Amino acid sequence: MVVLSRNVLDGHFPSLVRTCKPPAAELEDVPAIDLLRPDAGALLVRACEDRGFFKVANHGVSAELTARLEAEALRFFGRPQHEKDAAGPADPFGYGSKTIGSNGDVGWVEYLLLSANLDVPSDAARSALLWNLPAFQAAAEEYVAGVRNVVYRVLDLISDNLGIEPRDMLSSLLRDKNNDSCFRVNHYPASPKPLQGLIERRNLVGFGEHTDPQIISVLRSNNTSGFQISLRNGSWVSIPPDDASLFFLVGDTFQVLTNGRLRSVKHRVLADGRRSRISMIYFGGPAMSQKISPLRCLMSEGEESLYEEFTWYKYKKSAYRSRLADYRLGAFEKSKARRN
Ligand SMILES: C=C1C[C@]23C[C@@]1(O)CC[C@H]2[C@@]12CC[C@H](O)[C@@](C)(C(=O)O1)[C@H]2[C@@H]3C(=O)O
Ligand SMILES: O=C(O)CCC(=O)C(=O)O
Ligand SMILES: [Fe+2]
Repeated sequence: MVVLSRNVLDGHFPSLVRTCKPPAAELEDVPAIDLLRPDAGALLVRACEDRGFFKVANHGVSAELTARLEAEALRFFGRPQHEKDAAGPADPFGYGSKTIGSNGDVGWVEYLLLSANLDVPSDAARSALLWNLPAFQAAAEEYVAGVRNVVYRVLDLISDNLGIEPRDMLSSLLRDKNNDSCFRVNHYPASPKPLQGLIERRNLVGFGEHTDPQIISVLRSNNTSGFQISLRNGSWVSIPPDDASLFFLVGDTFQVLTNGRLRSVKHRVLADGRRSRISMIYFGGPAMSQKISPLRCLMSEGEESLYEEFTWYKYKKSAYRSRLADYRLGAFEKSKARRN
């Protein structure tokens, strides 16, 4: 992290320290789904409908690989600030610290944001500096490949249960050789000792509330709390950490593909200033040219499309002009008069 000068604190702390109380309750019944159960598809769909969120244990991504990637990431984040800054700024790929996106959002976080599709030459080139960290690159590539396979299985099971044909219609959006998936490693450092007295536990904004624009996101973190989701009634709940599971989040694009049957989940991280947190997230995005609109096979007769058709390029561009907490799908909703 940057050395904390008074300026940095004056500039960032008013918006980082939350005043909300009491702390969010823990969600006791996080849907935990075993993909080998015969009713896994039905459970996945129910979890996506109810919460836009679930976790998968026994997913097959090796714990040793995950630990190796986490160790490599921590090794990077432990480097002197000027070395980390040389891998930045995150525009969007690269190293970033305290600023998220380019529209004024800040958080108590530093991160690496990379393309997860090195077959797209321009993205590969922009991520090159980072992928050049050989041990990190090897672990990250292997990890992303493993997570992707779990994502394909999950999407195919969801498709079976929703009656989407062919069953790989969703997963093929992410298998596309031009897919725009990315990978992020977030590090929420423990706050410096002198500040701990000033900051109330769990009231430091690590990553402000937002939905993910892509189809689906897969998050894994170490055993430090701080991740929260917003339930459909608008209340925030803390998700108990579970470093052996993969947490899945429905993104905005999935919401559109299902014409709102599944809804993207709002989430945030309120960092625990006393313990550092590290998370790694795969964001499954389609190809830039992919047209996004509700899947016909999911719409009942006479059902109207709630959204204007857009390409992923157009949605992403609009998303990257927005602030984290903005409701990004609003600009693509059809007015009642224009639905068909
Ligand atoms: C403030 C922003 C950061 C973000 C781009 C945006 O303008 C709005 C969406 C943000 C988000 C959230 C999910 C992912 O972490 C991310 C990489 C993405 O695709 O959309 C981030 C963007 C970012 O950090 O650049
Ligand atoms: O770091 C986390 O646990 C969540 C971060 C997140 O939501 C994101 O990077 O989009
Ligand atoms: Fe997110």
